[in-house]
Amino acid sequence: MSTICLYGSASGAIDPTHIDLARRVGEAIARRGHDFVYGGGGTSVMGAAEAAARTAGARTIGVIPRALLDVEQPPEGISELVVTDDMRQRKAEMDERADAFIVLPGGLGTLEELFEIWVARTIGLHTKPLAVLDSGGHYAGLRTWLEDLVARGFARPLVWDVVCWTEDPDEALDFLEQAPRERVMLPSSEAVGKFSDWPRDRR
Ligand SMILES: C/C(=C\CNc1ncnc2c1ncn2[C@@H]1O[C@H](COP(=O)(O)O)[C@@H](O)[C@H]1O)CO
Repeated sequence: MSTICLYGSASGAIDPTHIDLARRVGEAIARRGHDFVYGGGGTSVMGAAEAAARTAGARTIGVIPRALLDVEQPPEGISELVVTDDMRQRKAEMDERADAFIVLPGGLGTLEELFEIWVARTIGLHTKPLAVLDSGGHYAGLRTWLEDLVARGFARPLVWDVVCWTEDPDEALDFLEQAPRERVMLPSSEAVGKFSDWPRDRR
């Protein structure tokens, strides 16, 4: 049993298919015997996933900054609610409690969370696996742009190796449960010389 951290939309203006997906993910997390940690809100993707996970028997933990308590009503019945002083402390608390991360369709808040955890994984700051549920091509444009960043040398090819992109909740959770937790090692600049001399698959 692990604790899965979920990131996803807080918006009430999105297509309901994303809410259906969130419910399926919440149920799958519970069915597989995992705990669930997230941003503590009661709306949209995040709220639907929490409610489904809790109803299906998971222990659910919400982590919310004090300032958001005014605009966001955490769900009644949530297993544990952690109130933090600010957004940074909130993300740190979620990260620490998580053994793995799953990202659903979302906006700027979700992207910020995705990039923070992804970058940290690619520079060896943690070894926790990350899966993105790219339902309905929500992240297609982002992926195309990132492929171009890799092609032009702004990002290393290995950034793709540490993320599972899928439309299937069970495939995402299989990955989170089975992915090797090997730390990405950054070669020291002395040992390898100039970055531009590295073989492409080592960058
Ligand atoms: C501004 C309003 C509500 C915001 N409510 C939130 N409650 C809890 N967590 C939130 C909230 N907004 C953002 N988050 C975190 O970011 C992700 C969602 O952001 P997105 O921009 O919608 O993608 C989510 O994972 C949370 O951790 C009033 O309506």
